[in-house]
Amino acid sequence: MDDRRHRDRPFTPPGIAATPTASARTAAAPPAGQPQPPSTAVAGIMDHHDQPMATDAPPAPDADANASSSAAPLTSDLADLRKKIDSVDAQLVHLLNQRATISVQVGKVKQLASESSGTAPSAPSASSSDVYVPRREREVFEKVVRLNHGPLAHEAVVAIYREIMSASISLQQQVAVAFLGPAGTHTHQAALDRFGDSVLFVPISTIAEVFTAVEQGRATYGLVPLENSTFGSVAQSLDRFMTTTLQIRAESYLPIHHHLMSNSTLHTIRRVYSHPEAFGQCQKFLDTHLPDAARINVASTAHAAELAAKEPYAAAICNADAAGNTTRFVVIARGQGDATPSGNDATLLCFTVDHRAPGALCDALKVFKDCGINLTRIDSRPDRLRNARAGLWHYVWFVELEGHRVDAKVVRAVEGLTASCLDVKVLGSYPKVPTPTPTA
Ligand SMILES: O=C(O)C(=O)C[C@]1(C(=O)O)C=C[C@@H](O)C=C1
Repeated sequence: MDDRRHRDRPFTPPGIAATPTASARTAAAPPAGQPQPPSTAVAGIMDHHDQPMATDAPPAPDADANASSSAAPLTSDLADLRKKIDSVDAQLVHLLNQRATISVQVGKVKQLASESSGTAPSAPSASSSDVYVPRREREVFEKVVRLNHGPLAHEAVVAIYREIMSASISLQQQVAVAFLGPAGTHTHQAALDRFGDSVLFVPISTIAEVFTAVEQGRATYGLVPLENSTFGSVAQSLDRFMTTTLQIRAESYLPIHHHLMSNSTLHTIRRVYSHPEAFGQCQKFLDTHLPDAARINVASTAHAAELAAKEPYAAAICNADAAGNTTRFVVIARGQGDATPSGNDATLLCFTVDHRAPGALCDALKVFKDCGINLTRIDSRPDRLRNARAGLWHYVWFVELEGHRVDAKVVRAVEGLTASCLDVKVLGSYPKVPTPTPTA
């Protein structure tokens, strides 16, 4: 039995918790042949047709819908029911365009605000980056889930709103999102889940180049993987964060499930193509089932699939839609964006300490303790620039903390770190997405 339709169970929309995968969305559809309950959601729309905006009040009962709940729709004439759908559709399109018109006005207000603050270079620009407001999207998702009294599943309402806001973004500004291509990679899936279908997606061949595309203004946003629940940090992303001026605007989790795909049978496979991250995540499987096959790193799992499809005795580890382990992605953009805390934010920063001073790292970490800040993640990468210049072994420390960069205690901590470290860089503050809970 599909329990997704249970309206009262807790549900957290994308941008709030785990993004539903394509398979989750498919599963949200009611089982074939199941009788449809009366449509209170539609009744709400019909009743509120002439009102400018929905409120949190539950929709007023619709006489027609109530009638159909006592007399089963099965006895109604199909043509009549379709006429009703046509009428609701007309109202929906009208309301959607009302919403879109307001969104265009929101876009103009943002444009004026960025012009008056002198931060409006040519598009796609730091100002166009502000078109996407993850904090506000979270509010909208939470609101529509609260308003939803079924029979639509919360996941269905959220998916519809993802697309409504995607269209809304693209009406305000032409937005290009760079991701690790080609199409079909996990990053592409994560980008679609984050931004919806109406924005322009730009496939890029390496993670480092995704940063470059956004830095150079060829894309408004980039989406890069930060860490995987099995394989840990994504080194290419952390290394690029050391040098970039871009800021993190949002985070996003994508359940990952890898497939081994080949034209040959398992025991004849001699070469396996994949992205290094996918190899890392599937190490145990390969060691057990294909210990002698050569593992060949390529730029993306989608490219691996293309190569393996053409070659005998070759296989690829690539993307599939089902849920498995989880990769966390972050959205990067020029400028700091939304400076309003959502009330539940995280901040990523990096710093370098003088490793020759005893207790230097300890002193740096104590700053957070003294400011009452909880750390949720710590990682390090070799500081290649400093090591080349000043000798080995300097490390860049990446610390993620609970709080927003404008919070007084975070400001104090950054000041404290700046006084004691060689370098400090705040990489961005973004609304926190609760870690998805395992489904099995
Ligand atoms: O509220 C805003 O700032 C908007 O631009 C409107 C809107 C929306 O359609 O609701 C669109 C895009 C943003 O990412 C968030 C919300």
